Amino acid sequence: MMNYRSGPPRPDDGTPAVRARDLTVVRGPRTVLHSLDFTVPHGQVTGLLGPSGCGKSTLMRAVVGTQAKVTGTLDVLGHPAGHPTLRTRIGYVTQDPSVYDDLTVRQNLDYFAAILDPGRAAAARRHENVTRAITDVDLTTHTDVLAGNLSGGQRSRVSLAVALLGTPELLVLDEPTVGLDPVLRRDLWQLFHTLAAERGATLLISSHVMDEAERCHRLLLMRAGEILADDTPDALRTRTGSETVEGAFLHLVDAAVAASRTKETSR
Ligand SMILES: Nc1ncnc2c1ncn2[C@@H]1O[C@H](COP(=O)(O)OP(=O)(O)OP(=O)(O)O)[C@@H](O)[C@H]1O
Repeated sequence: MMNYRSGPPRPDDGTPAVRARDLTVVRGPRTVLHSLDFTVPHGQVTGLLGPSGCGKSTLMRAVVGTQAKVTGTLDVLGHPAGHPTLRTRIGYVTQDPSVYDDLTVRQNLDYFAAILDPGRAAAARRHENVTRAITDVDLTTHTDVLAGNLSGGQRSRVSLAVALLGTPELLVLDEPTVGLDPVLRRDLWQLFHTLAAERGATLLISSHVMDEAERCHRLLLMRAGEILADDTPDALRTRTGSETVEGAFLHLVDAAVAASRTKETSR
């Protein structure tokens, strides 16, 4: 079992980085998030776990402010989600890497760095930030390789490096380890914990791989547009009498199914 220390003391007053109350999202004809209440604490790694289609990406899009038809209250770093001042404070990596195939790794990062921090006076700082981001994601040996010639996992790491450029306070990462080999997955999880512990970043990371849950400080377990649990891995295992988070998740799913059956039969 891994035990991670959470980040350094934060200047905040205990207000969570993200606070959702009655968060509801409608996509097309369907309500895909059903009146969710949850928080994401500062300076920690929070995992958003659940099966494919349960609403993880939709929830993340709501947090970063790119999702339409969101109702309820959703506060992010002290502002309503989508507030313009949040743009430079949040790093968001989608499931599809957003990189230019005809540019090298460094050129991709130089391009995004110039948008974030423009002007000739910032050139040295940009260079430093780009080099740091490339090192963070372990792509120093591929700096001059065209993104189009990288593997899927390497391209996702370029996307992650772009998100790290502005040293964001909140990183929202949608399945960042999908398709990566075990060594890279381990290294990336170490990076996530370093970002939380040493830079005080808050990370919200989705995954449908339950063993990744064990690597998080806190977990939001989702199923069918609902939050089944918002707790630490230890508390979840203890509460459900399970040895693994996967066992705890299955226990909670069974309990939720049984509760909805009881509700239906008593109607
Ligand atoms: N444009 C749309 N219209 C209607 N329903 C949609 C639309 N887009 C997504 N959905 C539905 O919303 C639900 C949540 O989708 P979402 O992409 O958030 O799930 P997810 O948990 O991130 O899945 P995955 O792990 O496969 O990426 C899914 O059941 C999906 O079918």
